Amino acid sequence: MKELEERIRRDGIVKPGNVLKVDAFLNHQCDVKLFDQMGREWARLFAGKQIDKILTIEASGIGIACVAARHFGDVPVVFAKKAQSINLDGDQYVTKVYSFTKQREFPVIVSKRFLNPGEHVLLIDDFLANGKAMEGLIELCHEAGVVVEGIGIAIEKGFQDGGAKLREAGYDLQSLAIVDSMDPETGAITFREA
Ligand SMILES: O=P(O)(O)OC[C@H]1O[C@H](OP(=O)(O)OP(=O)(O)O)[C@H](O)[C@@H]1O
Ligand SMILES: O=c1[nH]c(=O)c2nc[nH]c2[nH]1
Repeated sequence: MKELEERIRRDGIVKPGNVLKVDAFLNHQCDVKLFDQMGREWARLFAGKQIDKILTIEASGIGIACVAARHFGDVPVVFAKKAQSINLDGDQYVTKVYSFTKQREFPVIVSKRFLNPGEHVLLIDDFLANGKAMEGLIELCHEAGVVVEGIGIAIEKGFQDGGAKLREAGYDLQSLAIVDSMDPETGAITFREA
C-alpha cells in the first residue's frame, strides 16, 4: 500500500536488532486517517469473505483493528490480553507468546464468551516479525473452533520468517507493506514489490 510505504520511508526509523520504529504514526502516536485507509485496503483484499469478528492482540493491534472494523460492517473486535486480571472471569482460552519488543513471554488470553465455535475470524496486527503473536492467536482460534478467514498485517518484516511460515501453512496473509531489507547504518529501507 503506497501511502503506508511512503509514511514508513518518511517517519520510520531503522534501529539495530531488526527493529523498525514507527511510533510516530502506528503504535504509539496513531494516525487515524492512515488507519482508515489501511482498513479500506484490507476490506478490498478480503472482499467476499465472511468476517464475523476481528481478533487482535494487545497492545498495538487494538487501534488498527477497531478502525478496520468500520470497513467490515462494524463487526466486533476482540483483543487477546497479555495479563491476567480480576476483570477476566469464567473460562478462557490461554496460550503463551514471546513478545518481540518486550523480549519476554506473556500469557495470551481470550474469554471463551468472545470466540464462538463456527465463527469466521479475521486476524489483524500492526507487525509480523517471527510470527509468534499470530501463532498464539491461531492456536486460540483452533481451540475455539473458529475459522481463520485471513490475516491482515500492517507491516511485515519479510526478512524474518513469520510471513513465510504462515503462507506455507496456507493462510491468506495480506500485509500492506513488506519490508525486504532495512539498514540501521544508512536508514535505507526496501519494500517487496506488490
Ligand atoms: O511476529 P512477532 O515476532 O510475534 O512480532 C509481532 C508482534 O510484536 C509486537 O508485539 P509486542 O508484544 O512486541 O508489542 P505490543 O505490546 O506493542 O503490541 C507486535 O505488536 C506484534 O504483535
Ligand atoms: O514497533 C515495532 N517494530 C518492529 O520492528 C517490530 N517487530 C515486531 N513488533 C514490532 N514493533
